[in-house]
Amino acid sequence: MIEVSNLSKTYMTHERGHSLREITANLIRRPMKEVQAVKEISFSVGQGEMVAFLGPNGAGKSTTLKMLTGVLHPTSGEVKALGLTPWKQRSEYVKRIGAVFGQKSQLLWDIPPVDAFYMNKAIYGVPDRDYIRTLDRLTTLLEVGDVMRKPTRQLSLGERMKCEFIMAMLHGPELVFLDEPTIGLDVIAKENVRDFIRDMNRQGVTFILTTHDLDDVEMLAERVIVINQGEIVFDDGLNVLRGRLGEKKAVRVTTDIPLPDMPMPGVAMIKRIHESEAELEIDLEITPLKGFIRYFNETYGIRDMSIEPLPIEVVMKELYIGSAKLP
Ligand SMILES: Nc1ncnc2c1ncn2[C@@H]1O[C@H](COP(=O)(O)OP(=O)(O)OP(=O)(O)O)[C@@H](O)[C@H]1O
Repeated sequence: MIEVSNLSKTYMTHERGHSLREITANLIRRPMKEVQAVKEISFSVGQGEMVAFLGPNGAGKSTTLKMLTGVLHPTSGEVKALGLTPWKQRSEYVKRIGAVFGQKSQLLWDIPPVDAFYMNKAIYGVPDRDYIRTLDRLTTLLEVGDVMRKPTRQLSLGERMKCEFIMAMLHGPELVFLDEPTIGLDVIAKENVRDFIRDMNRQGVTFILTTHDLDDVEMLAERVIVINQGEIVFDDGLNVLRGRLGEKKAVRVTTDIPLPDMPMPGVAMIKRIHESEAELEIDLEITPLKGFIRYFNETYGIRDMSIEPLPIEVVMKELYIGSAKLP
């Protein structure tokens, strides 16, 4: 379905000076600087797979997705997706793929989504029966029957995201790229969108997903590709990744007395919010939850507490600092 070989992208940008002398010199001659955003990455994705493509800010995710969707030419390397080279056979390719990019709207600002849907129907030549059936199903599932008749500019982020999703799916794509697909959605809509993605996936649609929402990853993806500084540092099952990191939880706690920076063994401070409120990371192999709660209550007095899976950023951070003991 997707075959990526030695794919690289180097951007050329103008170097910016910091000191007054550099800035003045740059007015006359601005030196160019190379940014190696993606460095010789290779991977393949089979038909019907659901892959999470993760990494920190600036890792090269968007650059890779742009090359996979065909909007950006690589500096070197190859991509074959659906038997096509995305940036060379773009018009043929876009008919068969779908994309939801949280930051970039496919809807038109002053026009109700339903009109944009109809426009897409015409562009992609979707038969009336298929169009009505899919639209019906999606609007019911995502509860946007009324919403899609208002101008896009009047919609909330969540309402707009639901419509973006419908827009991307109406022409029955075989391969779908999702960038933060559940951002801004309420709990029920998130579940509905995830159900729909799973359902489409069961029907054979392949998904590549980037997200910072660990629940998206856990509930949708079986395989995770992690990119860091333009290189793939992990490509395996999510359970393998979690297994390598050990059992950890994120805890937000408010206590009666101030918390020290190192409150107890096996517990690390992720973020201090106030002197007696913090986000912590517990290594359950060192400190079981029961022991943590007992010690914290006796020592600091627990006023409020929430326990969550480790945020994806923390999992990723651990991966980069080497504690994940990667091969
Ligand atoms: N048009 C551009 N010109 C120059 N450099 C760029 C350009 N686009 C991206 N970069 C640089 O390439 C690197 C990879 O950026 P990219 O947007 O692919 O990262 P990302 O993983 O998507 O990050 P984020 O999670 O912040 O969106 C970064 O160092 C970025 O500054």
